[in-house]
Amino acid sequence: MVVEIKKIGVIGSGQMGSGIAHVCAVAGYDVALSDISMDRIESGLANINGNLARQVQKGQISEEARSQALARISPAVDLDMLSEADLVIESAVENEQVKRKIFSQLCPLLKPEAILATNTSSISITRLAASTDRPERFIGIHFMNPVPIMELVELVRGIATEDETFEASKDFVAKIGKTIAVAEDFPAFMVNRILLPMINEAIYTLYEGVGSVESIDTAMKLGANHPMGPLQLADFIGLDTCLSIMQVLYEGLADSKYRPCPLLVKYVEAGWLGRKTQRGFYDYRGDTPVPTR
Ligand SMILES: CC(=O)CC(=O)SCCNC(=O)CCNC(=O)[C@H](O)C(C)(C)COP(=O)(O)OP(=O)(O)OC[C@H]1O[C@@H](n2cnc3c(N)ncnc32)[C@H](O)[C@@H]1OP(=O)(O)O
Ligand SMILES: NC(=O)C1=CN([C@@H]2O[C@H](COP(=O)(O)OP(=O)(O)OC[C@H]3O[C@@H](n4cnc5c(N)ncnc54)[C@H](OP(=O)(O)O)[C@@H]3O)[C@@H](O)[C@H]2O)C=CC1
Repeated sequence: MVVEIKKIGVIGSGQMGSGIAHVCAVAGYDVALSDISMDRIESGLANINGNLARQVQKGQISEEARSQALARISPAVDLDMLSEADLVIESAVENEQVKRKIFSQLCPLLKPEAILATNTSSISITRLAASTDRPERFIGIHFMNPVPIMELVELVRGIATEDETFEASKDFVAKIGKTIAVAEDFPAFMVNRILLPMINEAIYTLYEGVGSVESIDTAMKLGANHPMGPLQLADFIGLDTCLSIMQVLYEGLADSKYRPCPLLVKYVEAGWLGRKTQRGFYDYRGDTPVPTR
């Protein structure tokens, strides 16, 4: 049965979930935005409002489009408020047990034909799908950070994902103005399979004293024309997410080259997760970011 996607549910109103809700609402979809508490949802809505205002300021959208987009996003404090969704995109923390628990609570509430997608950075789509009542209608729709700016979406089929699900997801991604790259369902897919080992290597470069936080980021910004240095980017992504991705690569591909740098582990153990906790490789609590090492 081909699903016509009109209503979207987004689970997780963090940096990615709020970005996904943002682009869906601007594209004209009604969005139910869910998280574990209302204040989490409200901070996600505030993030969306700020980014929409930025787009108005840059002349990318009109003030009317901004207010219409905001009006299309409704807070969903209970998962049953997602029951009318045609597509639900899970974007909670990069932890397989958390994702599985969400799916077990959510699936009984969904329409039989609804598509369930995950924005996971790295975890097996096939394995996550097998934990749901709808492996045929389960797919990886992997956005890039920040969602309103980055054009790419990786589409990842699990072994059981049906063609109708893939086609409906492709149409949806086109409707929100993004470009797809299709990845096979192997650890961390394509972007993160390539990018995260580079970020991990930058952390090893710091850990081994080859460079400082600032010299490493300057080297890659000016030497390789990266828009952000790798350590700045790690803080932007979230050091917990970076560590989770490296652990998935290390366990999934069984190659020591993917072992997470001990310094990354230390930062996550300290709760220094980057921008989202105001401190990672840089301290963001002042006017300008200051290296923490
Ligand atoms: C981990 C995964 O699973 C997958 C991933 O996402 S991997 C990571 C992929 N993302 C990247 O590699 C990001 C690399 N960085 C960049 O592209 C750029 O630094 C950037 C687009 C984030 C910021 O652009 P910039 O020109 O360097 O800085 P800046 O001038 O502050 O921002 C430019 C515009 O981007 C937008 N922007 C910046 N940060 C943003 C954010 N956090 N959210 C939304 N929009 C943002 C704004 O529209 C901003 O416009 P303003 O000038 O009006 O502020
Ligand atoms: N960060 C990035 O650059 C990218 C991340 N991703 C993927 O997107 C997903 C989200 O990442 P990101 O937005 O960075 O993470 P964040 O930590 O910013 O947001 C995760 C959100 O999920 C919430 N959450 C935790 N448990 C639950 C639950 N049981 N039900 C609903 N919400 C829950 C968190 O609440 P609380 O904080 O209270 O735990 C938080 O609000 C991950 O799978 C990540 O791998 C994909 C592309 C890029």
